Amino acid sequence: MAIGRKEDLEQARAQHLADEQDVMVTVLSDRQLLIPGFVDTHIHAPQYPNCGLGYDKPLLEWLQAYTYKLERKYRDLEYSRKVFNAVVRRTLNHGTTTACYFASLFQDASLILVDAVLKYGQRAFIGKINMTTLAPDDYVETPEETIKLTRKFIESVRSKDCELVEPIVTPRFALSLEMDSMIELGQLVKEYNVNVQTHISENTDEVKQVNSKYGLPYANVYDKAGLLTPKTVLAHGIYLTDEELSLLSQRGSSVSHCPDSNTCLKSGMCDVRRLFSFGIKVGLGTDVSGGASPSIVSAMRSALATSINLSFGQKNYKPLNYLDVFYLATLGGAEALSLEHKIGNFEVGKEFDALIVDMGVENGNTDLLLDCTPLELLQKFIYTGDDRNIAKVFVAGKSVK
Ligand SMILES: Nc1nc2[nH]cnc2c(=O)[nH]1
Ligand SMILES: [Zn+2]
Repeated sequence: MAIGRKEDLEQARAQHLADEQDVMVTVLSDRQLLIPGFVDTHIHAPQYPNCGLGYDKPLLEWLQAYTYKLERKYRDLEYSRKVFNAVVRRTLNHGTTTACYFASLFQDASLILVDAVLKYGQRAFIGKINMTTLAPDDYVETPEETIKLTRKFIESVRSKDCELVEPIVTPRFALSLEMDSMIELGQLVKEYNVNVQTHISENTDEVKQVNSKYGLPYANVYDKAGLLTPKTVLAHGIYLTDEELSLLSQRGSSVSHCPDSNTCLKSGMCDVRRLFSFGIKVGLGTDVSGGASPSIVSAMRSALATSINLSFGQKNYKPLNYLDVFYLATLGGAEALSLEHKIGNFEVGKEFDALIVDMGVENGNTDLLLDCTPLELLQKFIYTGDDRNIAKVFVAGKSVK
């Protein structure tokens, strides 16, 4: 990628692009913007059919009443294909150029998600879930299976030799596994040098149960297993103590802030300013279907709302603004997934994951009745826009919408 001034375009073409026959030049209108693609640092592909359903129960009851029931269906590979194609199409349409997916407990269904992502050209981390306990008998693996199948899944994804898709180790949360299994997963993480994703401190009942199961603070449970690395992303992190945040900061692990989910499941409000004060990397997650929307624009708006609501209870608290949440949605997400050397902004040398945003579309959600500066267009997009305003999506330079 290269960047420069419009006046220098002809000269740059002559210098750099002389041999290329198929160069396309796009001149943006004064209602359009070119922005980095969005990064969804936490989304459950199999839960997509449940978006908008089941928000009458808190996390642990919601898992049992709605979530595991739906996730069990992915033994059916036809259904898997139908849902996963829809998830990838829908998230790309909303401008998610990189997604960090919880796939299925089942290996075959998880590989179908890999195929869908490859087919539509999204950048992704994809993890086969590890879960040996606290779910129905026909929806858990044995400790032996969970390790064996994870190793197999990592090797299957790596054998596809595709730059855009990486496997990720995915222990569901500390209540889904015993310590021995988590330690073995920690060893796999080292052996294959893979990223890790899981949940942490999302709900007060969950935190209590983890503390009593392990006799340790939540973050220390994962640390004991070797699962807190600089390539670990932890969803939620609402109730982490100062000591736990210091530990995450020391380990270089990051947090996926999922404000839509935290509201839908009435989990609580995560204080992103507090995470920043500990030097923790933060990105945004939709947490579909804990969150009802697959849109990172929706996550940005909810992150603003959560931060403003937190400010009402604290003197001199500076709530996040639209530029802060734009950072979380792009470079913050890239940092949270340890992809900042490749994506997140338009630094020369990075890959071209980008969106053309058009605030003047005919069939949009709003009317543009003022002349706007580019920053005002961005502000309007974040507060009033949606997928109808995303005219084009590029991943690694290839047009995918
Ligand atoms: N939001 C959310 N939290 C979890 N904790 C364990 N599993 C889940 C899940 O599927 N969604
Ligand atoms: Zn989640």
